[in-house]
Amino acid sequence: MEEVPVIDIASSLTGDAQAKKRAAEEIRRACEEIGFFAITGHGVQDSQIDLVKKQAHAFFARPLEFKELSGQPPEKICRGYTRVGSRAFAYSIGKKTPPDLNESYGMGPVDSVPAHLKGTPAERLFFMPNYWPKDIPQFKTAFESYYRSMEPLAAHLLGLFALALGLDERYFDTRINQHTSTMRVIYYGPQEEPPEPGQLRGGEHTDFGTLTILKAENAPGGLEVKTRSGNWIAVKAEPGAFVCNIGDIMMRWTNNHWISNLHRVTNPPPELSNIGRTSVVFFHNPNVDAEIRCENGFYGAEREEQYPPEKFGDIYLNKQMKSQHMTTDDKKTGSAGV
Ligand SMILES: O=C(O)CCC(=O)C(=O)O
Ligand SMILES: [Fe+2]
Repeated sequence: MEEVPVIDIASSLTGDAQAKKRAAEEIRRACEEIGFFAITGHGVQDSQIDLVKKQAHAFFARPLEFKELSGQPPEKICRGYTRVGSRAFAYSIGKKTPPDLNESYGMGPVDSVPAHLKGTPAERLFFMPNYWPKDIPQFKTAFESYYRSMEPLAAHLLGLFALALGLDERYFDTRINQHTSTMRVIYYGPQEEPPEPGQLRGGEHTDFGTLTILKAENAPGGLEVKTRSGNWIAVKAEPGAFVCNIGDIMMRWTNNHWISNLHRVTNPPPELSNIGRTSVVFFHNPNVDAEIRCENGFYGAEREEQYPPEKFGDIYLNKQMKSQHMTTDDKKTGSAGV
């Protein structure tokens, strides 16, 4: 597959069983071959998207001192403001690059911590209260309401994933009903100086979770995905679409039959370096104690298990420890797609 397929999910959202089956089949092909697909007919209003972007732009235009008042916590998880120069996505795949040219603002679950996780390390890592900039209540409202609009969309797509895998449509429900998803608005600003060698807006990486739902602008210096034949191709989405890609957890859940694919955000050409780009990214993650194991019946039987069954929270902790270890400069972090 040398392009990202566009899938209209409108009729699958009406509950029609045949339509769900058709959409699931298209998703299965995309996830097996390229790990990316775009969706239209998803029902999320443009006004919702515009609102979050407007708040984010106004925030990013503020002085750095103001932005850093809600700076990222020491755990380097997806909360608060991350300034330009403090992340390099490619670190997460063991590649040392100059820092990525973007700034962002992240948040985690809006729902409070499930009772059984209270007082455990998982509470801090997955359910740390969100950070909000001072005196801009509209910012919090816009972010939370966008996050809320992604929750049912992600659950619907996971239902289609289950069908695509030959499972009961509700298979994932109990594994995502206390999900730990995060969201980030990323601003790739104009580039006043040429990037350093090897420096990108966003270095190559795979996302970590189950599913990423991305609202990106088709601006110069955009998203690219690496196809199985080794080509980097531009991921273009028509204005109303979301780009979706699966993350490492879904790849693991399918015993590597679905691909969590490498992607990156390139620099604009020098003559267009004054044009910024904004992305709103929802990273869907399952429950802390969801066991990630490839069930017999979908792909499990025909290929030896590539991973031992393990809980999502433990996999995440392990990955976090490794990426911290790899980080030579404590201002940089490799955690991508979270
Ligand atoms: O901005 C984009 O288009 C992609 C961002 C991305 O890949 C990520 O945040 O994981
Ligand atoms: Fe990503």
